Amino acid sequence: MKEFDAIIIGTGQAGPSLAARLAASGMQTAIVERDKFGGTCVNTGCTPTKALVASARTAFMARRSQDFGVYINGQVTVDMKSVKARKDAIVRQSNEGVENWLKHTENLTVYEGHARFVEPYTLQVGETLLKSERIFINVGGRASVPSGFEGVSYFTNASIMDVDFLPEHLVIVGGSYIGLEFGQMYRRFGSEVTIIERGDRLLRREDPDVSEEVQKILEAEGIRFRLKAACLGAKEEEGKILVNVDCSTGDKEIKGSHLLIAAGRKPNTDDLGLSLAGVEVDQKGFIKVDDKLQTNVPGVWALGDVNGKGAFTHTAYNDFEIVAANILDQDPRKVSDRITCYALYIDPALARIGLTEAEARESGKNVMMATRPMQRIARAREKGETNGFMKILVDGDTKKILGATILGIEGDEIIHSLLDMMYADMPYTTIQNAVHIHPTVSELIPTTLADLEPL
Ligand SMILES: Cc1cc2nc3c(=O)[nH]c(=O)nc-3n(C[C@H](O)[C@H](O)[C@H](O)COP(=O)(O)OP(=O)(O)OC[C@H]3O[C@@H](n4cnc5c(N)ncnc54)[C@H](O)[C@@H]3O)c2cc1C
Ligand SMILES: NC(=O)c1ccc[n+]([C@@H]2O[C@H](COP(=O)([O-])OP(=O)(O)OC[C@H]3O[C@@H](n4cnc5c(N)ncnc54)[C@H](O)[C@@H]3O)[C@@H](O)[C@H]2O)c1
Repeated sequence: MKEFDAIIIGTGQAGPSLAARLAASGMQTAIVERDKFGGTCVNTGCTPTKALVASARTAFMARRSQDFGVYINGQVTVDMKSVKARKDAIVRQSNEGVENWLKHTENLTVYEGHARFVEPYTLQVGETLLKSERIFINVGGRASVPSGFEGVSYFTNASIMDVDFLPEHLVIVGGSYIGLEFGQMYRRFGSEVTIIERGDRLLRREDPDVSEEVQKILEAEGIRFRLKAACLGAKEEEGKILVNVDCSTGDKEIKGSHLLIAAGRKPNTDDLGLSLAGVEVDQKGFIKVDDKLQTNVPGVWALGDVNGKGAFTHTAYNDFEIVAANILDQDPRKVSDRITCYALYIDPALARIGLTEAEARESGKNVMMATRPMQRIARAREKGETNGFMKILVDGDTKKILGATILGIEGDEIIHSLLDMMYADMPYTTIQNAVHIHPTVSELIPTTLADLEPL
């Protein structure tokens, strides 16, 4: 039995930074990882997908070069082995960076293996028992695969990372974040792509106008969608995948060369022995936490995707900041201070902060809204990137910004000017009166705000 002042399970987006802070404060700390250092974001999530998205965009822009008066002699081809090698090199930097950092931090012991509670405050990793009065769970999640796919080969976001060839026809189950990013990427690499979504529109958490515009952009690139089509399962026949869908219109069978399942994620809590520790989970397996990320068991916290309070790298990292602030800095930071923000990395990016239009309508507030198509933004026209629109929602009484969507070129960067206004708790008139640089997309935010009208 080894005793520590603190133990962290998982080296995702919260664990390593927390381990380093606790160790620096003089606590004897242990961190346990069963797989790759850096977790989902570094190895099978954000980092590799955004590296692949960059390759896909380069191919797309090369094919569009004539729009800009640039002629490439010969065909534009994509070498998937080189694409993968570039992605792997970027991932390796981060993965090795996390491993080296943790293994060379004073007061920190790294265990490689699967951690499981055997009783409250005691974990087993291989043959070793680890005990502590402070345990931080940062175990993340994994792809959830519906039943019906047994006996058929398919990719998830993790296994598709090994692909170094071009699938002839990639069929994707799930028309949301993961499905759309991979769908556009593979289409741009040169695959045929069909996306099957059981809902009646893509991205069900977004406003309908956003779903519609995203679908339009992706269809223009040749992606086929099957909406209102629940995928029931698949089988393999003569080297092809036959996907069986429940739908009222269209074929009930879709034939492809490869299958990607992007049908949601589930928390890694089923193999953690949580019941032996008395830690409560909700119906979906997410660990229940309070506003400071404490579980129902004193001295046990849950951070990152596993607590169901966020599903992004920045929310997991913010969880680290909240726990560290409360434990080490006597600073009462809390989850409810966080403003929703994220981006979907199709091209152009879909960036979102605060309330959607639908949520704003339901809020009962005196909501005002302004929209502007990217076509009416000079910088977007100059760049030849006029897909999408922006939409800003404000509270007509307090003049505070309630939410915004930017589906457009560099939207993921530009939206931070509005997000920071929200954090500063300033009225929209502050940004409306600000002078922005010309020519940028951001300079049209004050102009757009001048068009605010009641919902
Ligand atoms: C394809 C894809 C693309 C994404 N793109 C983005 C993006 O662009 N931007 C964004 O913000 N977010 C993105 N995300 C989400 C982001 O990756 C996650 O929100 C983030 O990684 C969550 O971090 P975490 O710390 O909660 O857990 P994870 O990063 O999942 O880390 C958990 C770690 O715990 C380890 N572990 C689990 N159980 C045990 C155990 N019992 N013992 C020991 N170790 C254990 C795992 O091996 C893993 O290393 C993406 C996700 C996917 C799947
Ligand atoms: N850019 C980013 O930040 C980013 C990128 C990718 C993933 N992520 C994270 O990963 C999480 C999971 O993403 P996701 O896209 O896998 O999940 P999701 O839960 O957002 O969407 C799953 C989709 O699959 C559909 N679906 C499920 N079963 C189906 C079936 N049998 N047939 C047809 N459709 C089916 C659902 O209707 C839904 O639209 C996100 O919540 C996000 O936090 C983030």
